[in-house]
Amino acid sequence: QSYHPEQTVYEERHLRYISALGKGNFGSVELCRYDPLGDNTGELIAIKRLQPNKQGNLADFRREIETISSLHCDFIVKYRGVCYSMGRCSVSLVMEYLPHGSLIGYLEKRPSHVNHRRLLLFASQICKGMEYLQSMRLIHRDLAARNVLVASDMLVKIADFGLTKIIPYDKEYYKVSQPGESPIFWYAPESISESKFSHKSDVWSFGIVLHELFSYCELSLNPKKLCMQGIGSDIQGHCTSMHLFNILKDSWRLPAPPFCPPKVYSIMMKCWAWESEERPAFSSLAELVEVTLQEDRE
Ligand SMILES: CCc1cc(O)ccc1-c1ccc2c(C(=O)Nc3ccc(C)nc3)n[nH]c2c1
Repeated sequence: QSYHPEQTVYEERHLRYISALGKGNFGSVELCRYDPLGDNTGELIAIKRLQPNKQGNLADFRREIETISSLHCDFIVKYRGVCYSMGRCSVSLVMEYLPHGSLIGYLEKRPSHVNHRRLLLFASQICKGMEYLQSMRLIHRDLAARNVLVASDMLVKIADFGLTKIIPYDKEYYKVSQPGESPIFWYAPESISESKFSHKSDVWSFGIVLHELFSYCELSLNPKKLCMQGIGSDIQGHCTSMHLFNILKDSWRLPAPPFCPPKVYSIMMKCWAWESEERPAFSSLAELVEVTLQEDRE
């Protein structure tokens, strides 16, 4: 452990590029070794480069960095610092490197010991991380298994706060102007139809993550595929979000994953209540999951 574990400024010249990580949802994230001694003993870090040309991004990026540097929770990926590369007059975000990657890759490989108890442990850790975000008046807006990283066989952490927004003090929700390319299959109905996001829309997304967990992130059971089946393939890709909103309004929900305990499916269904007020808060969700975990022990 280096003398400055919470080092906040990394010098570009000591960064050794190793490989590209999590293309897509994390923007362009690289695995690097920060090796000031030049003897390969430096720490591994995950670094997210900002596309220097898009100016608007710079403000958003600075806000992302500001938000993340204020988060201190065992179930949220740790901020390490920033790296200014003068040559490219751009700033990069440095985060702790989690060696097992996202839940998707980890569960697909399904180490044999990942049983329902372990899935419930991960679910309760995600709940606690989200409870912490809520206490900071933050909504994640992109909670999905692809954005949950595995630190060890016993610990997962919430990642990618690129879309995270701070709820204004006088409001219970955040309305985005440009929905952009949105992961609608993880969205609550009010997020699909009105781009309204709140802690309760994060709760809906948590229900989807619980479904992904108990589906072991199998591609054939992924939310997008199951929703498209629910909608029916006769729409030729016209306005998928409207069709998704309508079947949800008609009480269609993702089917229970194979071998999913009824108690776990009932927790998912609570997260998928049409009215956001009827969805449980993350604090009570954490208890619900703990109770189910205890019962699983008996
Ligand atoms: C810096 C981008 C970012 C921004 C933010 O706001 C929050 C978290 C992250 C982030 C994103 C990805 C990772 C990773 C990883 O992707 N690890 C891995 C390990 C192994 C494999 C196969 N794949 C992958 N580790 N720490 C990470 C932090």
